Amino acid sequence: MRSICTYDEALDIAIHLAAPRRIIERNVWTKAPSTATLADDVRAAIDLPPFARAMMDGFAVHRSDIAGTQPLQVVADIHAGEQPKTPVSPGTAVQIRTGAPVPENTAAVVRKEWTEWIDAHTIRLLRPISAGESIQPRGQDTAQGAVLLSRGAQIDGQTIAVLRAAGVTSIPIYAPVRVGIVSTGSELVTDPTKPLCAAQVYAASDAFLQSTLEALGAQVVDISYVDDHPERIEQRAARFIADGVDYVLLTGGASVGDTDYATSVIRRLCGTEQLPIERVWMRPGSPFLAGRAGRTTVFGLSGNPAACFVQFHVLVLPAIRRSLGIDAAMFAQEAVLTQSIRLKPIKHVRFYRATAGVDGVQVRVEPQVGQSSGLVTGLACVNAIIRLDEQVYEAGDIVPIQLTRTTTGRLF
Ligand SMILES: Nc1nc2c(c(=O)[nH]1)N[C@H]1C(S)=C(S)[C@@H](COP(=O)(O)OP(=O)(O)OC[C@H]3O[C@@H](n4cnc5c(N)ncnc54)[C@H](O)[C@@H]3O)O[C@H]1N2
Ligand code: MOO
Repeated sequence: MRSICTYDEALDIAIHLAAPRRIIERNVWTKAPSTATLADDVRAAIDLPPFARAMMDGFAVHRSDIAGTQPLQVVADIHAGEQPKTPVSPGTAVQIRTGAPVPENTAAVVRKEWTEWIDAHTIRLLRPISAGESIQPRGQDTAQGAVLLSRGAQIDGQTIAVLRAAGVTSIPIYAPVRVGIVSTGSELVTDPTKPLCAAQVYAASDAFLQSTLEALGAQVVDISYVDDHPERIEQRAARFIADGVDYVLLTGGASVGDTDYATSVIRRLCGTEQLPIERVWMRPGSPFLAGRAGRTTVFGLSGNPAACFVQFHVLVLPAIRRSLGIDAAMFAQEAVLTQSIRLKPIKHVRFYRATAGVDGVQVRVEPQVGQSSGLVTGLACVNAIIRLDEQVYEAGDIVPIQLTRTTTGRLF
């Protein structure tokens, strides 16, 4: 007998089965991760900016000269990267470039457009300026020791720029999970130069898993293609487990046909008569399996690309996100439904593939016309999954959605 559970029960179990988080150090100067989650607070190593600097090309002037139009003798010239040697004093100015440290006693930097040369060594201000004008004080952005980024922050191009500017070298991140994919099906073709023979299809679901996982910062060790043969499927999955991967994702053969071997194979790998999840009251994607083989979490997904897509987002990704240090509630966003929906009275939760977008101040979500799990091409424009627990929905109703094309699955 197969154990069967509700989607919410399955979600809890899947998260519970998540491979444990590991923390590693990464040098943001040599091997900055393109995406990761910070495992601890990180503090600024320096004051930023590290010195008071000019924000405009122009002249550094003394407090006694900011209001006047009297001639000022230009006594020095500083470029970015140079340390000023001559302080400003009443009646003098120092020519300065954007980014250069301001000389001692500078009250303001007057941009060059607001000055004129009287002769080769003397300028005049064309208008009075305020104290502090065009000077960025030392430490205005952050002070040494201040928390720059908190635990849980996403590492990406923006945060790497922050870390580098503030002189941080090494950061603690949650280690990328390592995943092995076993794609099963005697009908699958992986060489696009070969025309399909009768009864064959091109393998696609495994590529969806690989690309999506890599975009999340996971490492896909390999995709192993194998025909519908129980020993060979088990052997391939066992190889990944022996290699110590965090997750094995097995696609295809998850259902109840006599050549669907995923259930028996995963039961054997996990050393159990019954897996914590063997079927879920959800559509698409009811044939879904989950277990733990040693330190590896094993998920069995449908081979159908659309069912595999939904299962991945609603059950696999929450577990993988947990391992990657991303704590994000599922279906926490809401959107306005653009069309009415009528569903059959069955106990399955329905997950509709959809396109969400911001329309004025509202997030609106449009379900795809075809929801059969045999349809693949619609995935090109799907960016959300709608959770449907009722039978009847009207256009304008508010429905829970899960975004599928952001790292965290959240809008903001
Ligand atoms: N008697 C029953 N039959 C089925 C049931 C059921 O409850 N009772 N469940 C149906 C549901 S729901 C689904 S979903 C599928 C699940 O199928 P499997 O997980 O066993 O997957 P396969 O049979 O291997 O493949 C399904 C479909 O997808 C194609 N496929 C497989 N792998 C790939 C791939 N990597 N890329 C692209 N396409 C792939 C495969 O050729 C099949 O057409 O079972 C129903 N049956
Ligand atoms: O998961 Mo199946 O695709 O519900 O039809």
